[in-house]
Amino acid sequence: MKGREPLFHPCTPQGFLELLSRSGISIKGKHAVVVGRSNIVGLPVSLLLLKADATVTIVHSHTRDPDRIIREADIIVAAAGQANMIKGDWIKPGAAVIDVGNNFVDDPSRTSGYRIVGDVDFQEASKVAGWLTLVPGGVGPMTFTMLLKNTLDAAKNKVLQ
Ligand SMILES: NC(=O)C1=CN([C@@H]2O[C@H](COP(=O)(O)OP(=O)(O)OC[C@H]3O[C@@H](n4cnc5c(N)ncnc54)[C@H](OP(=O)(O)O)[C@@H]3O)[C@@H](O)[C@H]2O)C=CC1
Ligand SMILES: Nc1nc(=O)c2c([nH]1)NC[C@@H]1CN(c3ccc(C(=O)N[C@@H](CCC(=O)O)C(=O)O)cc3)C=[N+]21
Repeated sequence: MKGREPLFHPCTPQGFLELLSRSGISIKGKHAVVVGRSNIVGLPVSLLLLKADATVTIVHSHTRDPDRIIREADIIVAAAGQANMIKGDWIKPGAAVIDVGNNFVDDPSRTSGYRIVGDVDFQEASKVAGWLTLVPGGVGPMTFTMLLKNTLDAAKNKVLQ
């Protein structure tokens, strides 16, 4: 809510903000495009980016020409749950790309029979993006880290009451 600091931030959005800040990526004044508007990722991410003074565009399943909109972004947050949806030519050279997607795709070469990929085509995006999170090994572990941080903060608040 404007002007109010929540007691806890949602884990995934907070995790990706942590990734950005520790990587020295500024948000203020940047054009951020968030792909997805769910209550647990897209929407809270968009509000946190807005609070950090980004100009935010939200892409969803009814958005026309999503590639044209995403191509204008300085910061892309992919949270659509669509495997490899965002291609290299959808990304402005040098843009920061945060891939929240965790999609299970068949992979007969693996004993498990599947592998996890993000919403961004990593092979193509890695040639264009200035900064790109891994899947697995990116936002996911940050989500758990923020969950642990929220738990610790809750315990501290209890003790200090
Ligand atoms: N790494 C992590 O910590 C986390 C990862 N995830 C992953 O993030 C992804 C998204 O999760 P979640 O938000 O719960 O998913 P939801 O399915 O709840 O929301 C998906 C959103 O993406 C939009 N969307 C779907 N397809 C398209 C498309 N082709 N073009 C544009 N927008 C599209 C939907 O639009 P519409 O609103 O119109 O339906 C919806 O807003 C999943 O892969 C999930 O596994 C989720 C939470 C944490
Ligand atoms: N209120 C709410 N909050 C959530 O944060 C939430 C939710 N609901 N519903 C389900 C999604 C999904 N989600 C993931 C968290 C971590 C990984 C994760 O750590 N993935 C590993 C790969 C997983 C593996 O290797 O098995 C990674 O990206 O490195 C994935 C998915 C949180 N979610």
